[in-house]
Amino acid sequence: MKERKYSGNRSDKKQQPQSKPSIAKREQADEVRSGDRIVVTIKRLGINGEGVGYYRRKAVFVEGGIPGEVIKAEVTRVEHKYIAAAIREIEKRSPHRVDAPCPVFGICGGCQIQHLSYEGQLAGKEEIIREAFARYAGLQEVRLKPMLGMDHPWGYRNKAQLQLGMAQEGMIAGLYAADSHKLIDITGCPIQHPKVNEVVDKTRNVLQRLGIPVYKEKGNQGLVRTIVVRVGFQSNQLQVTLVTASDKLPRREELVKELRLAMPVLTSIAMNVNPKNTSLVFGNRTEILWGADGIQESLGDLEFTLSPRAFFQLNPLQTVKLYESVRAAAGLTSRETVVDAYCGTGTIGLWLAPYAKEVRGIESIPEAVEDAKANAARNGRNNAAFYSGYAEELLPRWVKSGFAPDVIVADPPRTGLDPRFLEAVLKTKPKRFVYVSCNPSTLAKDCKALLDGGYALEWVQPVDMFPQTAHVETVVLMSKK
Ligand SMILES: C[S@@+](CC[C@H](N)C(=O)[O-])C[C@H]1O[C@@H](n2cnc3c(N)ncnc32)[C@H](O)[C@@H]1O
Repeated sequence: MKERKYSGNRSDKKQQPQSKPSIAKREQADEVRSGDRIVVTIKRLGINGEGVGYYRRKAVFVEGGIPGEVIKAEVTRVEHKYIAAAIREIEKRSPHRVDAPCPVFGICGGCQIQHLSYEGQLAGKEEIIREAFARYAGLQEVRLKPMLGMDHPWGYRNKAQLQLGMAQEGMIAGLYAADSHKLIDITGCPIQHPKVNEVVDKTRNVLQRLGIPVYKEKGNQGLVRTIVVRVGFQSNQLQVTLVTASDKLPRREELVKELRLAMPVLTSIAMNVNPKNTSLVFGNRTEILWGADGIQESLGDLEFTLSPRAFFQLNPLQTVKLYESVRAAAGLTSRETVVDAYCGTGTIGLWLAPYAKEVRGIESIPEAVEDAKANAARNGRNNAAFYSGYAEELLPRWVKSGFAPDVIVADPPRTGLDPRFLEAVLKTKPKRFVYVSCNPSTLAKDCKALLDGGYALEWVQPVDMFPQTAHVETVVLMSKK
């Protein structure tokens, strides 16, 4: 098995190498090289959850390092702008260092900061945001509200999407280790809803018992690639979807019968056929093998039917807090016209619609737009319309034809806002601009463009959507000066 990364589970002493380290008293020496030992004080968390310190003014990234710790580290890579180093001994240990509860923490790549107390995680993420605004927007001070965390930061994910593979112990369902093609069994994942874990486990057992083959990329053999399980937090409904390489599913009736017998709680059993070798999990064709087309889920008073491929936020409890922050930022009085840019299946727009005169959503994936329209109809949000297209093309076109929204909400992917979109925003100048971001760096850069364009930054509200991971989600309110 691949060597575990430093997880906080092991004693620091065990980390010490046998031979005496050449702790670099190289302050005077010219250069740091791979293999050197250096002492680093960790100042903050980096965007991938690593500890960041400095050695002779150069940033040092130490995986597993925690702010406040003093670490003897071995240099593993030296780049022009940074040094990567691995923990060899912790000289001063943070009181926030805890034992990571997951046995595959540091191997599976899903969580990056389980070795940090939850309090430490929230503080570390807030610091990432402060640092981004200072660095990319030139703001040394921002009105950063305390991060909205979870009371119980475990078992929050409503969906598992696990690759199937064969190992010595039999069939396993898991994730590939970071930067590797080794499949790590993650049955019992502590950030997954317990029912999702149970369904993954039992589905895998049934497949194994019936001898239904796992797909192997090599030689293009076998059948089942991925198990996808989703739970409705409010409805308790459960759906299992088998993603297969072909539609020739052997022992189909027996399989359905066995799955239902093993899990009477199931609401829906589906098969999605993906014959292509792509990084996309789902293929185009989905067949319901038994039960309902989708599961029911709700957010506040909004109700949704989630078909196997439909996008839905992964942490429903925190999504409500996120959307309420967006609503607070939008400051609606039912007279406003609102744009929900990068709207996905329209959930933010639908959340705001009862408080606005009109909502227009823009989304580049046509199926998501269809889902948004269906969600609007189902929930009687008659003042919300959704448009398929690129935000950087549609908004400029609308603005050119005289459309002037009062509020624009944007929730772009990690890459941030397209300059053409920003230009259209600055042309139409809505009273409020609400930015929902999953990447503090692009967020701060885009906010800088808005600051330069005549906006003031009112406040920043982080929401912890993915505890135990380095993911940082933020809502920012900018208002026209
Ligand atoms: C972070 S998600 C937003 C999800 C949604 N607001 C929600 O809360 O569920 C970003 C969305 O932007 C869409 N997208 C990516 N590039 C886009 C573009 N240039 N124009 C419009 N939508 C885009 C993606 O398909 C994705 O649905």
